[in-house]
Amino acid sequence: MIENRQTSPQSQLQTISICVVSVLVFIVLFFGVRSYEERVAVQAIRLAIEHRVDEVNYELAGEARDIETLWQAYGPQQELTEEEFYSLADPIVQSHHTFLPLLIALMGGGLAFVMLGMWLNMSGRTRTYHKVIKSKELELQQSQEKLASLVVSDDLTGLANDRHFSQMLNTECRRAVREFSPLTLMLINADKIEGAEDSSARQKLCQIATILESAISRPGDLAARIGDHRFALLLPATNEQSPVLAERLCQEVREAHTEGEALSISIGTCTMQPSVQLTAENILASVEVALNDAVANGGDQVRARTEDPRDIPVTFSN
Ligand SMILES: Nc1nc2c(ncn2[C@@H]2O[C@H](COP(=O)(O)OP(=O)(O)OP(=O)(O)O)[C@@H](O)[C@H]2O)c(=O)[nH]1
Repeated sequence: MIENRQTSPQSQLQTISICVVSVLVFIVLFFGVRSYEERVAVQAIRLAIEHRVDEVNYELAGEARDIETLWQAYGPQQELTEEEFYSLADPIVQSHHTFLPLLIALMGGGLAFVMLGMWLNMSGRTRTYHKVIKSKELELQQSQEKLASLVVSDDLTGLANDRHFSQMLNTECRRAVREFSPLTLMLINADKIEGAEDSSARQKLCQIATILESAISRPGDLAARIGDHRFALLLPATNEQSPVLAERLCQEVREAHTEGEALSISIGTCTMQPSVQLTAENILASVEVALNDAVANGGDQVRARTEDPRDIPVTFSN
């Protein structure tokens, strides 16, 4: 996972930069120390010859940084020829030329190379680790999301699973009473499907699931697979007109042929008004009766149980 920074163009550029900076440090140190040595030599020459000449251009001699300028300062003196001057100066200059500039420059350049290399290495590693941490965080987040969806969804169809459906049924019953709105529950049986393991059965179940899921679109609607061949639609704030929807679902499934075989569903639907009677157990019991009726009558049909809102005593609870 850690990227190979040895071969990347960025790392090559960094290596070149380190080399360039190190060479620059080497050059600056080498010539700096060299020029310091020369200045020391110049001062030594000046002291050595001053007792031999009478008229010295002290201003020029004082400012002299190299041998040439120093010679200018003493040049007008008759007593000191150029040859004499250089024969005096050369040994002093030689004695001041040492390996010190080279040594210091090598040490400085080497140190700069090592320090910059370490710094770039560290910052490169930090960047790489940040990237790795970020990608691991993303993976973790995706796994958590997948896990969360697995907890509430059915493996085969992707609809809500039985457990999530039960929780939501309880929640929606309480909400319907609190908000004084009707609640509709449909139980749907996939007709004439043997088992749920072979690929043909699984394909049919998935096809039915897709039709059910795409038929509902209101906020709070929930489609679930609650048994091998059994589905549920939980429809909050939905009134007694729901059989119209149920009939339409039967029709859509009928029209969806799988491998030439007829496909059909039976639907029991029940709409309950908000009252103390509206509980998960009661609405489930009612809708079960409706579904059993539909199946017992040969399937591929809708049976509805509704309550007349005028018969229901209205109560509120949390
Ligand atoms: N909860 C819910 N109920 C629906 C939905 N579609 C239809 N129904 C119910 O089925 C009844 C008849 O459906 P439709 O013939 O499509 O009537 P509709 O009034 O055009 O339905 P909407 O456009 O969803 O309001 C509606 O009165 C609702 O009770 C839906 O997506 N969600």
